[in-house]
Amino acid sequence: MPDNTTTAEPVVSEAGTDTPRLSITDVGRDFHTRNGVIHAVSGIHLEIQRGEFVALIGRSGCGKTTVLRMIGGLLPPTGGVIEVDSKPLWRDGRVDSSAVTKLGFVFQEANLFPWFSVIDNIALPLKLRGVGKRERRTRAKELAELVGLTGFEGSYPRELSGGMRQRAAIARALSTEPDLLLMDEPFGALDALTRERMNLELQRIVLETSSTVVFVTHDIPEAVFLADRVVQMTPRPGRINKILRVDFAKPRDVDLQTTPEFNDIVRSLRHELDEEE
Ligand SMILES: Nc1ncnc2c1ncn2[C@@H]1O[C@H](COP(=O)(O)OP(=O)(O)OP(=O)(O)O)[C@@H](O)[C@H]1O
Repeated sequence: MPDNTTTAEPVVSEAGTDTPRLSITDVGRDFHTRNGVIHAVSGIHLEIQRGEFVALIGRSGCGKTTVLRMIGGLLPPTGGVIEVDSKPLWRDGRVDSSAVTKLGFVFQEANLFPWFSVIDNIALPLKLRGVGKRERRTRAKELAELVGLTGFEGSYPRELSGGMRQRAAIARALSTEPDLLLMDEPFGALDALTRERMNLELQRIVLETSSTVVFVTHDIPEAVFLADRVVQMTPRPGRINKILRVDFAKPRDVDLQTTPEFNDIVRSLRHELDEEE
């Protein structure tokens, strides 16, 4: 079992002098509500390297989505600095739009446009950027193939299964070749078997595209299966409690999940979460 568990200290770049893809320094977020101020997250330090897959886990309400939304340019932090490729993402509460174009988002619901076909949904971000029709269709077809939707390019979202819709959403997020793929419980609404298949698909896609991923999940085995590092958060306010490196070679096979080494890691993370109660 990996032993390089760390506490919530700033994480030193693993690659030494490499510029981290994402750097989060002392980031916090408060919400002012009718019942007072909620310190949703506080003192978050995290560096993520190119090609790294980081999973965020923790109890409901510990601030996972808040962190992801701040990284994704959807919610300004109330303190601290977030940098994408060494450039501040936020300045005076405003997001740097050039940095946001490097980000790709996948949510729990695929959020496809029902009146667009699969290919048009995948190509939409390219259309919004003014990419010509021929080029964006060629790229969208390649992405449909990458996510295993060849033959369904002309289908509409209502004609797809939940897993297929999520694959289309992943393809759409990849269409702009994001530097950072941000995924918020992307498989949370899927049944266990489909989820397992999607984990394998995602692993393959991420390896093929060398994507850097921040992945929020409630599912500890899913986090351990996919991630290079699992970041465990605790609530009130949301903080990073522990960062665990997962050293299993990639690509990982589903059988890994039956090994004692895998289950030791899952158990130790589960134990940490139980201790919070
Ligand atoms: N817009 C908002 N206004 C007020 N409070 C908010 C807002 N967004 C989040 N919060 C609060 O911030 C805290 C963290 O919420 P967040 O959604 O980030 O947690 P989470 O870990 O993603 O939860 P879950 O796993 O249930 O999705 C919670 O206490 C939540 O109530």
